[in-house]
Amino acid sequence: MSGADPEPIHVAVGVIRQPDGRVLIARRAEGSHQGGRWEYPGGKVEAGETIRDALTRELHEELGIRPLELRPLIRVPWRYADKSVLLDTWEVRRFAGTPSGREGQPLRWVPPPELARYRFPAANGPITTAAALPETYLITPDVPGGERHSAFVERLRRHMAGGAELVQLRLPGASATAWRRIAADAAQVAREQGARLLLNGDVALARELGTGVHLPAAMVRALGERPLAASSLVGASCHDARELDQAVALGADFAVLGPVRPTASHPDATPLGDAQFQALIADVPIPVYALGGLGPEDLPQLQGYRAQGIAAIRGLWREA
Ligand SMILES: Nc1nc2c([nH]c(=O)n2[C@@H]2O[C@H](COP(=O)(O)OP(=O)(O)OP(=O)(O)O)[C@@H](O)[C@H]2O)c(=O)[nH]1
Ligand SMILES: [Mg+2]
Repeated sequence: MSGADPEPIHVAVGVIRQPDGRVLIARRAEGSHQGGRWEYPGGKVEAGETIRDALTRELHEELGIRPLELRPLIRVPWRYADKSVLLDTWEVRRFAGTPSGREGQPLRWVPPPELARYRFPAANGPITTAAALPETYLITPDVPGGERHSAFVERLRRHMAGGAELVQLRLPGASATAWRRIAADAAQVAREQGARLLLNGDVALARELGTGVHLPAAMVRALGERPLAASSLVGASCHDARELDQAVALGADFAVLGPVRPTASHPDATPLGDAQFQALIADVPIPVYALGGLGPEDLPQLQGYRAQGIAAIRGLWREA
């Protein structure tokens, strides 16, 4: 017997969204593989089909809808005891028709933060994370010299009230005292606004305040294992394939890869360029944000490469 794995079964999977952000899930028939669990609709790619063809056919067969706008979201390889699958997952942002369970399967439209409450097959973790994370990741600039901390926190509140759902607090110029104070205030504001806050590089304070943590690449290497429970977000900064592997091995929820393009804040760093960014993330089984010289206008292009979205300081932070 050869020890080599058989070719994985290629599966086209759809994260189907309403304009309000809710995501469609269906319950797998009892008796099928992973029966009784919830799934994102889709099915096996047949010989000669592209993923788009397969997803279009499956969504018609299972739900009676036709996808109109698709983008690649994440590819998750997984080995079950009885088979290996590759879940090639696409986000469906627009579709024609009204979904109905044409095979008798129950359907539900679920707000993204509630997806984690449902029991999915073991392979689905990264899909659920990708479905629940926003497409922008705001990284704060340092507090400008002379600005009061309260004014900075107020600006942060306005960003969160204006839709910044995922924010990394990064203040390389702050004293230890200022860092603690601002982090505590920012955590409070994030709770009030329903945003998720990650503290750059400070696991102990993240535990104390109940926030997430964003790990610089050197910390990912040094830690070796996930520092927070599954209920708190762990992000990881990466610059190359090795660091992406380390972030995945650590169990990070998502990675940030860059710099993709030249950026004023790191003028000495050599940008990866779009083609290399795309190649590097092609088989990374966690969501990856693109960082470096990017703003909201770049989102469609980067998402076409399978990025979760963009991370930025200047591109997303407004001084006014
Ligand atoms: N559609 C779908 N399949 C998933 C998910 N997660 C997951 O592990 N799978 C696995 O992917 C494999 C193929 O999916 P499927 O059973 O939907 O295939 P299909 O629609 O072509 O069904 P069929 O075999 O009855 O024709 C199954 O082994 C299933 O357990 C998911 O979220 N959605
Ligand atoms: Mg199916």
